[in-house]
Amino acid sequence: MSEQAADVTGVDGKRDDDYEHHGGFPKYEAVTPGPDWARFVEGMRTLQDLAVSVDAPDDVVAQAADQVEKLAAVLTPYVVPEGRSPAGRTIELPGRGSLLMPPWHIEKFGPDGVRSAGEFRRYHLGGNGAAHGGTLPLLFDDLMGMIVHAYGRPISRTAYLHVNYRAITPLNTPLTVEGSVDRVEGRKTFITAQLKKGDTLLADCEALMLELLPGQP
Ligand SMILES: CCCCCCCC(=O)SCCNC(=O)CCNC(=O)[C@H](O)C(C)(C)COP(=O)(O)OP(=O)(O)OC[C@H]1O[C@@H](n2cnc3c(N)ncnc32)[C@H](O)[C@@H]1OP(=O)(O)O
Repeated sequence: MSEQAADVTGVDGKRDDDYEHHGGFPKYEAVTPGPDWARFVEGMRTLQDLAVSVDAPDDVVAQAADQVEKLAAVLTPYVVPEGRSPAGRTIELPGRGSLLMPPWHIEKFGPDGVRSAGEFRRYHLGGNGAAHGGTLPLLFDDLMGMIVHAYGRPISRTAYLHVNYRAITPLNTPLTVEGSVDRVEGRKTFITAQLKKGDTLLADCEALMLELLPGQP
């Protein structure tokens, strides 16, 4: 596995060295894992979709449970501390290779904003064919983290995230989410973002990201 430093150049061209100065906050670096990582993650996503959508006979469920337990036993010896797994650090993969994140691709990443595109899948179903309402704040919150970083701000945490649901968010449909920094006031970064299907607004979001003080977790 090769490691490379993520681009942490700020808007003013200075490096965001504050990243180093928050005791205990792990440093995340982009990685390019071996070719099977993408296959593994996509296979796990398919399993997640299936786990929430099948109604199989008992013997089939028993067989699946046996195999899942065997797979867990294979992987358990390789658990590493936060920030060391390729999950969440593989920039070129959907959701950066993390199962927690919806499988979306970053299309634009810079001080003027971040955009990503993708689809919600069966795993993200809320009801009546729509994405679960809780998946949208997840998508927005992750975007906010990327926007604050792309803007060159120091490590910040979400103080609030206000989501307006404007229209039903469909599954298995290409969507985009895009946002940018509106203004900075001291430690506060105010950001807005929109989730769209084509030109149709599905949801919009306003967030306050607060720069962490030294020692804040
Ligand atoms: C690797 C990169 C990781 C990126 C993270 C991605 C984003 C995330 O999902 S983070 C996880 C979700 N967020 C959290 O868990 C945060 C939990 N909360 C906290 O840790 C703290 O409340 C924290 C750090 C946000 C603020 O605490 P603290 O530093 O004590 O701030 P505090 O002094 O109360 O407030 C500072 C200012 O912000 C304002 N403020 C704080 N919270 C809010 C709020 N919810 N709404 C409005 N204003 C607020 C205060 O009024 C104050 O304003 P002013 O200076 O004008 O008086």
